Amino acid sequence: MEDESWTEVMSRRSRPSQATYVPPHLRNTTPFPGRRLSARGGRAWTGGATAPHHPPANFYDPLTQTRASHPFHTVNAFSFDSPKKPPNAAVDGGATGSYAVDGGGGGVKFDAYEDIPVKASGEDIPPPVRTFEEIDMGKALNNNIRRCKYVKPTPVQRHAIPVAMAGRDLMACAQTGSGKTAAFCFPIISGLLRGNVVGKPRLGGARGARVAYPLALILSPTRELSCQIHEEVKKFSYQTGVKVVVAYGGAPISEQFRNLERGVDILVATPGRLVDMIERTRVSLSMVKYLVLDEADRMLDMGFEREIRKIVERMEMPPPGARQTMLFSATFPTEIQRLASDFLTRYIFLAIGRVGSSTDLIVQKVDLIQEKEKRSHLTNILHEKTAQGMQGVHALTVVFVETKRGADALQLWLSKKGFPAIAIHGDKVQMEREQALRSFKTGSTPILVATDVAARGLDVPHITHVINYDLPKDINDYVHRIGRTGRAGKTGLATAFFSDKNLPIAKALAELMQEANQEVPTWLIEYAATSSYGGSGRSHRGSKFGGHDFRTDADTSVNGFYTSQYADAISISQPHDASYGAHHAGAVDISQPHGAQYVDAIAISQPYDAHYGSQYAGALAISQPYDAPNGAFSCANPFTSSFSATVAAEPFPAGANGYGFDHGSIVAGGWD
Ligand SMILES: Nc1ncnc2c1ncn2[C@@H]1O[C@H](COP(=O)(O)OP(=O)(O)OP(=O)(O)O)[C@@H](O)[C@H]1O
Repeated sequence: MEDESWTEVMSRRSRPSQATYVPPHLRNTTPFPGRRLSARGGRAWTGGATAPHHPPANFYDPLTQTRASHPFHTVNAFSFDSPKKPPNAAVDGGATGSYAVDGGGGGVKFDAYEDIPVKASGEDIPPPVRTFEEIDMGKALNNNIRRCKYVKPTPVQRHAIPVAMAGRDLMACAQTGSGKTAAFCFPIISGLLRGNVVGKPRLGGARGARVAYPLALILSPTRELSCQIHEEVKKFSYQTGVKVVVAYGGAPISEQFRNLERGVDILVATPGRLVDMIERTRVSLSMVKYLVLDEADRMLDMGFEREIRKIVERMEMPPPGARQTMLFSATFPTEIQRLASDFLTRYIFLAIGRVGSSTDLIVQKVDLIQEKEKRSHLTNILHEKTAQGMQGVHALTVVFVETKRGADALQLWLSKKGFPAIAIHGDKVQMEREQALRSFKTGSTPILVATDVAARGLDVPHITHVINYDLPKDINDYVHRIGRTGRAGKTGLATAFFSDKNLPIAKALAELMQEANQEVPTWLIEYAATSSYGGSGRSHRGSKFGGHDFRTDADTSVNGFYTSQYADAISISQPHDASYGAHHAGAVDISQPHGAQYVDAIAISQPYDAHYGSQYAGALAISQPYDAPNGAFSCANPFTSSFSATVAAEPFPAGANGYGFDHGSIVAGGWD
């Protein structure tokens, strides 16, 4: 099958009877009453994802680099007969429990995932499975899956596990809380066991230096997430002999070295600490067969790309093809996909769920509120929850704020008002962060005030409510933040406080809500209409499918509507009807009539009515003349230059002046 997507395959095999996906919480209710924002044709999903099931035809063993028709020749016979409990088993019901068990926080809806839209693209896509039993992952792992009470695979597991077991590279985009961790852990553990290589010390190095050689590397952006993945992998590999080690910054490195010396098959790490360990020649990546980037888009965004490239491309890591690479996230902006494709070979792209994968299990609300009213509004909401008996360990609330200082201040204020709260942010030392999470999880302080450090991946049972006290600037961050609730089939509530400051995200937010069949307030629709900027990170293609495979884009070279992303050197004259200009023009970007995003060096002459102005121009943006509604964000400007010649004001009427200016003061006179 050449470059064919499951969507296409499925629509040929059985046309979905449903034309439009209805989220579980809205089924059998009055249809969504909100206005539609725009006519957007043809949603790119099947409406019924149940693909024909066949066991994977053959299995690829990355360790032996061979394919075997009989996939699993068990060499390590591990059994669960031991009375010893697996780590965490039956402790955190919500975190480890099955869909059949409602740990609180709303009804568990296993069926919620049944008809989730699924799209797969790439060559020779291994078909999905319906049950774990269909995939021979080995007795030991199967036992552990049962122990974790995973009765049935979630859609991302149904689709991703066969792909990974077939040895294929993978980019998978699936909703928050839908089981991505197991989707990459199971094939790795199974593959390692199949290769009969686990648990063996692989230490080398000259003059007594002990270098550890992990076989699998799982990278994640935060310490907390790394710890959580570590716990999950330990659970899944209980009594298999697989050795799992975690390495993250902020904790003593010597202890982590000691753990590595005891042997490591799977290393879970944050990028910074890993680079440190490699540079100290205590870890070598030369034997890595499996590489996972969890929260891959975050890992590859502006902040992490350099470190990731270093790890993946320059630190002895086997090249694509010699290793198997898997990227997972709930959001995959096109520009990040492009970056990521450097790391992959002949990969399969999976999109499970729509719209940057904001899950339909989350009811989203937006309240229009002035900055100064936010505190009292928050306490009103919290009082209301208490009055409804929603409190304690079964009704945890996360409140997201913009800054670390803001987190501390709000936490203090809430505590004074009688709402036990704890803050978590990047300025806290690791021990404080761990302690904060513990106190939150156990319900001692059922309100967690957090910055984006807690936005991704954290799987805390019983978070029933996420409040975006300060909305993020990037809609993808919003998707991840609200995804702390509505996990593993449970429902959740997300409330956003929307103030004037949030105008730039209005359009993206309204679209996201609308596509998730949420009620969009009229005022937000009106704001959205005046804010031409869609919020960074949104796909700018017509399709808002949560994970649109950028390889399926039409010709992006000349005169196209979606022309030139990542023109590494020069991008000249995107013609007048180029709606979405250039993203990430590496060096110079000239005459984009409709704007350049992320121009690293110079953006010149965005003439007339440039709706999307130039964002993040590393150095200069010249001549955004006349009525550019959102003018120049974060870029210099000749006439009224500001912000140390990197962030500037718009020359003429500016629609969203001020956006992006909160990281520094505006300095007058760069060019004068
Ligand atoms: N097949 C399954 N059956 C029952 N529970 C499951 C299954 N798969 C995963 N879970 C549970 O669902 C929860 C969410 O899983 P996980 O943390 O892997 O989600 P995720 O997709 O990685 O979310 P995020 O995008 O926020 O990182 C976890 O508590 C996990 O134990």
